[in-house]
Amino acid sequence: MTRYALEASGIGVRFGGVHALRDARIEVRPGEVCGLIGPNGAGKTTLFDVVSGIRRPDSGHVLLDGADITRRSPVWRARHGMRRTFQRQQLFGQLTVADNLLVAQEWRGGGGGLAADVLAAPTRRRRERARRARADEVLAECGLDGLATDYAGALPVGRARMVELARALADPPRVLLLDEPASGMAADERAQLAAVVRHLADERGCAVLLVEHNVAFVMELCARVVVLDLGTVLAEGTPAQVRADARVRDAYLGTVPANGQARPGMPREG
Ligand SMILES: Nc1ncnc2c1ncn2[C@@H]1O[C@H](COP(=O)(O)OP(=O)(O)OP(=O)(O)O)[C@@H](O)[C@H]1O
Repeated sequence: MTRYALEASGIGVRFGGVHALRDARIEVRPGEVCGLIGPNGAGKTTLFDVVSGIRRPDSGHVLLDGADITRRSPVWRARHGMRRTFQRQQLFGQLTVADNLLVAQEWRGGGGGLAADVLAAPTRRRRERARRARADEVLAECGLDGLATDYAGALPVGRARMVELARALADPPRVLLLDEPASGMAADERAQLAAVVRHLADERGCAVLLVEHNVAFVMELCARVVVLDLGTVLAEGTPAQVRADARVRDAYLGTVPANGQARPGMPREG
Protein backbone atom coordinates (compact mmCIF):
# COMPACT_ATOMS: atom_id res chain seq x y z
CA MET A 1 0.00 0.00 0.00
CA THR A 2 1.32 3.46 -0.91
CA ARG A 3 1.94 5.62 2.11
CA TYR A 4 0.78 9.16 1.53
CA ALA A 5 2.85 12.00 2.93
CA LEU A 6 -0.36 13.95 3.37
CA GLU A 7 -3.88 12.63 3.55
CA ALA A 8 -7.12 14.34 4.50
CA SER A 9 -10.46 12.53 4.39
CA GLY A 10 -14.09 13.12 5.27
CA ILE A 11 -13.39 16.82 5.86
CA GLY A 12 -16.44 18.89 6.72
CA VAL A 13 -16.38 22.61 7.57
CA ARG A 14 -19.42 24.85 8.09
CA PHE A 15 -19.52 28.59 8.46
CA GLY A 16 -22.98 29.09 9.92
CA GLY A 17 -25.33 27.89 7.20
CA VAL A 18 -22.56 27.62 4.56
CA HIS A 19 -21.05 24.18 3.95
CA ALA A 20 -17.56 25.25 2.86
CA LEU A 21 -16.42 21.61 2.75
CA ARG A 22 -18.46 18.40 2.67
CA ASP A 23 -16.71 15.08 2.87
CA ALA A 24 -13.72 16.63 1.07
CA ARG A 25 -10.49 14.69 0.69
CA ILE A 26 -7.00 15.10 -0.67
CA GLU A 27 -3.95 12.83 -0.78
CA VAL A 28 -0.39 13.63 -1.84
CA ARG A 29 2.44 11.11 -2.13
CA PRO A 30 6.08 11.87 -1.35
CA GLY A 31 7.66 13.37 -4.47
CA GLU A 32 4.31 14.25 -6.02
CA VAL A 33 3.16 17.69 -7.16
CA CYS A 34 -0.62 17.77 -6.87
CA GLY A 35 -2.75 20.67 -8.08
CA LEU A 36 -5.99 21.74 -6.41
CA ILE A 37 -8.26 23.79 -8.64
CA GLY A 38 -11.89 24.86 -8.70
CA PRO A 39 -14.14 27.88 -9.02
CA ASN A 40 -14.17 30.73 -6.51
CA GLY A 41 -15.74 29.63 -3.27
CA ALA A 42 -15.16 25.91 -3.99
CA GLY A 43 -13.40 25.50 -0.62
CA LYS A 44 -9.73 25.35 -1.68
CA THR A 45 -8.44 27.82 0.90
CA THR A 46 -10.60 26.29 3.62
CA LEU A 47 -9.13 22.86 2.82
CA PHE A 48 -5.62 24.38 2.99
CA ASP A 49 -6.51 25.93 6.35
CA VAL A 50 -7.64 22.53 7.64
CA VAL A 51 -4.56 20.74 6.33
CA SER A 52 -2.16 23.34 7.76
CA GLY A 53 -4.00 23.40 11.10
CA ILE A 54 -5.31 26.95 11.01
CA ARG A 55 -8.89 25.67 11.07
CA ARG A 56 -10.19 22.66 12.99
CA PRO A 57 -12.66 20.73 10.78
CA ASP A 58 -16.14 19.82 12.04
CA SER A 59 -15.51 16.30 10.76
CA GLY A 60 -12.76 14.24 9.17
CA HIS A 61 -9.09 13.54 9.69
CA VAL A 62 -5.74 14.83 8.51
CA LEU A 63 -2.77 12.45 8.43
CA LEU A 64 0.92 13.30 8.06
CA ASP A 65 3.01 10.29 7.08
CA GLY A 66 0.12 8.11 8.26
CA ALA A 67 -0.14 9.66 11.74
CA ASP A 68 -3.33 11.51 12.73
CA ILE A 69 -2.53 15.21 13.19
CA THR A 70 -6.10 16.57 13.05
CA ARG A 71 -5.79 18.10 16.51
CA ARG A 72 -2.20 19.27 16.17
CA SER A 73 -1.44 22.99 16.02
CA PRO A 74 -0.03 24.76 12.94
CA VAL A 75 3.25 25.19 14.84
CA TRP A 76 3.48 21.48 15.58
CA ARG A 77 2.84 20.73 11.90
CA ALA A 78 5.50 23.21 10.82
CA ARG A 79 7.99 21.63 13.20
CA HIS A 80 7.26 18.26 11.63
CA GLY A 81 8.05 19.40 8.12
CA MET A 82 4.84 21.02 6.84
CA ARG A 83 5.19 24.48 5.30
CA ARG A 84 2.65 26.80 3.77
CA THR A 85 2.59 29.98 1.75
CA PHE A 86 -0.45 32.24 1.70
CA GLN A 87 -2.56 33.92 -0.97
CA ARG A 88 -1.81 37.25 0.72
CA GLN A 89 1.90 37.80 1.14
CA GLN A 90 3.27 37.34 4.64
CA LEU A 91 6.86 38.58 4.29
CA PHE A 92 8.60 40.80 6.84
CA GLY A 93 8.75 43.86 4.60
CA GLN A 94 11.24 45.78 6.72
CA LEU A 95 13.75 42.94 6.77
CA THR A 96 16.07 42.11 3.94
CA VAL A 97 15.38 39.09 1.74
CA ALA A 98 18.23 37.16 3.41
CA ASP A 99 16.97 38.04 6.90
CA ASN A 100 13.51 36.75 5.98
CA LEU A 101 15.15 33.39 5.34
CA LEU A 102 17.19 33.53 8.54
CA VAL A 103 14.07 34.22 10.59
CA ALA A 104 12.46 31.14 9.05
CA GLN A 105 15.23 29.01 10.53
CA GLU A 106 15.11 30.58 13.99
CA TRP A 107 12.48 28.27 15.44
CA ARG A 108 15.12 25.67 16.24
CA GLY A 109 16.73 28.22 18.57
CA GLY A 110 20.39 29.05 18.77
CA GLY A 111 21.17 26.52 21.51
CA GLY A 112 22.71 27.36 24.87
CA GLY A 113 20.07 29.94 25.87
CA LEU A 114 20.85 33.43 27.16
CA ALA A 115 24.38 32.58 28.29
CA ALA A 116 25.31 31.55 24.76
CA ASP A 117 23.77 34.77 23.42
CA VAL A 118 25.78 36.92 25.82
CA LEU A 119 29.04 35.04 25.39
CA ALA A 120 28.59 34.51 21.62
CA ALA A 121 29.52 30.88 22.17
CA PRO A 122 31.32 29.14 19.28
CA THR A 123 28.44 26.69 18.77
CA ARG A 124 26.10 29.67 18.42
CA ARG A 125 28.36 31.25 15.81
CA ARG A 126 28.64 27.96 13.94
CA ARG A 127 24.86 27.63 13.80
CA GLU A 128 24.54 31.19 12.62
CA ARG A 129 27.05 30.51 9.82
CA ALA A 130 25.23 27.32 8.82
CA ARG A 131 21.94 29.23 8.63
CA ARG A 132 23.46 31.96 6.50
CA ALA A 133 24.95 29.33 4.20
CA ARG A 134 21.56 27.62 3.92
CA ALA A 135 19.87 30.97 3.18
CA ASP A 136 22.42 31.67 0.42
CA GLU A 137 21.90 28.21 -1.05
CA VAL A 138 18.11 28.58 -1.19
CA LEU A 139 18.32 32.11 -2.59
CA ALA A 140 20.55 30.86 -5.40
CA GLU A 141 18.20 27.93 -6.06
CA CYS A 142 15.31 30.38 -6.39
CA GLY A 143 17.25 32.85 -8.56
CA LEU A 144 17.21 35.46 -5.80
CA ASP A 145 20.91 35.67 -4.96
CA GLY A 146 21.17 39.19 -6.39
CA LEU A 147 18.39 40.39 -4.07
CA ALA A 148 19.72 39.14 -0.72
CA THR A 149 20.24 42.62 0.74
CA ASP A 150 17.08 44.23 -0.72
CA TYR A 151 14.20 44.98 1.61
CA ALA A 152 11.46 42.42 1.07
CA GLY A 153 8.78 45.13 1.24
CA ALA A 154 10.26 46.92 -1.78
CA LEU A 155 10.13 43.94 -4.16
CA PRO A 156 7.75 43.62 -7.10
CA VAL A 157 4.96 41.07 -6.51
CA GLY A 158 6.48 38.24 -8.54
CA ARG A 159 9.86 38.45 -6.78
CA ALA A 160 8.17 38.74 -3.38
CA ARG A 161 6.21 35.56 -4.10
CA MET A 162 9.47 33.81 -4.92
CA VAL A 163 10.93 35.01 -1.61
CA GLU A 164 7.91 33.49 0.14
CA LEU A 165 8.69 30.20 -1.53
CA ALA A 166 12.38 30.51 -0.60
CA ARG A 167 11.40 31.16 3.00
CA ALA A 168 9.23 28.05 3.04
CA LEU A 169 12.24 26.06 1.77
CA ALA A 170 14.81 27.54 4.17
CA ASP A 171 14.22 24.67 6.53
CA PRO A 172 13.60 21.82 4.07
CA PRO A 173 9.92 20.79 4.06
CA ARG A 174 8.51 17.28 3.64
CA VAL A 175 5.07 18.65 2.76
CA LEU A 176 4.68 22.01 1.04
CA LEU A 177 1.36 23.81 0.61
CA LEU A 178 1.41 26.66 -1.91
CA ASP A 179 -1.59 28.99 -2.09
CA GLU A 180 -1.66 30.86 -5.41
CA PRO A 181 2.15 30.86 -5.79
CA ALA A 182 2.13 32.11 -9.40
CA SER A 183 -0.24 34.99 -8.88
CA GLY A 184 1.37 38.26 -10.03
CA MET A 185 4.32 36.45 -11.62
CA ALA A 186 5.64 37.12 -15.13
CA ALA A 187 6.17 34.17 -17.50
CA ASP A 188 9.89 33.83 -16.70
CA GLU A 189 9.17 33.91 -12.97
CA ARG A 190 6.52 31.21 -13.38
CA ALA A 191 9.03 29.05 -15.25
CA GLN A 192 11.51 29.45 -12.41
CA LEU A 193 8.84 28.68 -9.83
CA ALA A 194 7.94 25.50 -11.72
CA ALA A 195 11.60 24.44 -11.90
CA VAL A 196 12.13 24.95 -8.16
CA VAL A 197 8.99 23.03 -7.24
CA ARG A 198 9.82 20.19 -9.61
CA HIS A 199 13.33 19.90 -8.20
CA LEU A 200 11.97 19.85 -4.68
CA ALA A 201 9.60 16.99 -5.49
CA ASP A 202 11.91 14.98 -7.77
CA GLU A 203 15.17 15.34 -5.87
CA ARG A 204 14.04 15.80 -2.29
CA GLY A 205 10.86 13.71 -2.28
CA CYS A 206 8.79 16.62 -1.00
CA ALA A 207 4.99 16.28 -1.32
CA VAL A 208 3.65 19.49 -2.88
CA LEU A 209 0.03 20.59 -2.94
CA LEU A 210 -0.75 23.79 -4.78
CA VAL A 211 -3.86 25.87 -5.22
CA GLU A 212 -3.68 28.00 -8.32
CA HIS A 213 -6.11 29.83 -10.58
CA ASN A 214 -3.66 29.77 -13.47
CA VAL A 215 -4.92 26.53 -14.97
CA ALA A 216 -2.25 26.30 -17.68
CA PHE A 217 0.46 26.52 -15.02
CA VAL A 218 -1.19 23.77 -12.93
CA MET A 219 -1.67 21.48 -15.91
CA GLU A 220 1.96 21.91 -16.93
CA LEU A 221 3.46 21.39 -13.49
CA CYS A 222 1.26 18.82 -11.79
CA ALA A 223 1.16 15.09 -12.42
CA ARG A 224 -2.25 14.89 -10.77
CA VAL A 225 -4.97 17.46 -10.44
CA VAL A 226 -7.91 17.48 -8.02
CA VAL A 227 -10.95 19.61 -8.80
CA LEU A 228 -13.04 20.92 -5.93
CA ASP A 229 -16.54 22.25 -6.46
CA LEU A 230 -19.09 23.21 -3.81
CA GLY A 231 -16.83 21.92 -1.07
CA THR A 232 -16.29 18.43 -2.40
CA VAL A 233 -14.08 16.62 -4.92
CA LEU A 234 -15.69 16.84 -8.34
CA ALA A 235 -12.96 15.05 -10.30
CA GLU A 236 -9.30 14.07 -10.18
CA GLY A 237 -6.71 12.56 -12.46
CA THR A 238 -3.94 13.50 -14.83
CA PRO A 239 -4.20 16.95 -16.42
CA ALA A 240 -5.46 15.31 -19.63
CA GLN A 241 -8.16 13.35 -17.77
CA VAL A 242 -9.31 16.44 -15.90
CA ARG A 243 -9.43 18.55 -19.06
CA ALA A 244 -11.53 15.89 -20.77
CA ASP A 245 -14.03 15.60 -17.91
CA ALA A 246 -17.35 17.14 -18.96
CA ARG A 247 -18.32 17.90 -15.35
CA VAL A 248 -15.11 19.88 -14.86
CA ARG A 249 -15.69 21.81 -18.07
CA ASP A 250 -19.22 22.67 -16.97
CA ALA A 251 -18.26 23.67 -13.43
CA TYR A 252 -14.94 25.38 -14.08
CA LEU A 253 -12.88 25.13 -17.23
CA GLY A 254 -15.82 26.09 -19.43
CA THR A 255 -15.78 29.51 -17.74
CA VAL A 256 -12.42 30.38 -19.32
CA PRO A 257 -13.14 32.64 -22.29
CA ALA A 258 -11.82 31.59 -25.71
CA ASN A 259 -9.14 34.31 -25.60
CA GLY A 260 -7.79 32.87 -22.34
CA GLN A 261 -8.07 36.23 -20.58
CA ALA A 262 -9.28 35.95 -17.03
CA ARG A 263 -12.34 37.89 -15.99
CA PRO A 264 -12.50 38.83 -12.30
CA GLY A 265 -13.21 35.68 -10.34
CA MET A 266 -12.53 33.37 -13.25
CA PRO A 267 -9.63 30.99 -13.74
CA ARG A 268 -6.81 31.90 -16.09
CA GLU A 269 -5.44 29.68 -18.84
CA GLY A 270 -2.13 31.39 -19.42
N1 LIG B 1 -14.43 32.90 7.50
C1 LIG B 1 -15.50 32.61 6.77
N2 LIG B 1 -16.74 32.91 7.19
C2 LIG B 1 -17.83 32.61 6.45
N3 LIG B 1 -17.79 31.96 5.26
C3 LIG B 1 -16.58 31.66 4.78
C4 LIG B 1 -15.38 31.95 5.51
N4 LIG B 1 -14.31 31.49 4.78
C5 LIG B 1 -14.82 30.95 3.66
N5 LIG B 1 -16.19 31.05 3.67
C6 LIG B 1 -17.09 30.53 2.64
O1 LIG B 1 -16.73 29.17 2.43
C7 LIG B 1 -16.77 28.84 1.05
C8 LIG B 1 -15.40 28.34 0.59
O2 LIG B 1 -14.48 29.46 0.61
P1 LIG B 1 -12.93 29.30 0.23
O3 LIG B 1 -12.31 30.63 0.47
O4 LIG B 1 -12.37 28.12 0.94
O5 LIG B 1 -13.02 28.99 -1.32
P2 LIG B 1 -11.86 29.05 -2.41
O6 LIG B 1 -12.08 27.88 -3.30
O7 LIG B 1 -10.54 29.16 -1.74
O8 LIG B 1 -12.20 30.39 -3.17
P3 LIG B 1 -11.18 31.41 -3.95
O9 LIG B 1 -10.78 30.70 -5.20
O10 LIG B 1 -12.07 32.60 -4.21
O11 LIG B 1 -10.03 31.73 -3.03
C9 LIG B 1 -17.25 30.11 0.33
O12 LIG B 1 -18.67 30.02 0.19
C10 LIG B 1 -16.89 31.20 1.28
O13 LIG B 1 -17.75 32.32 1.14
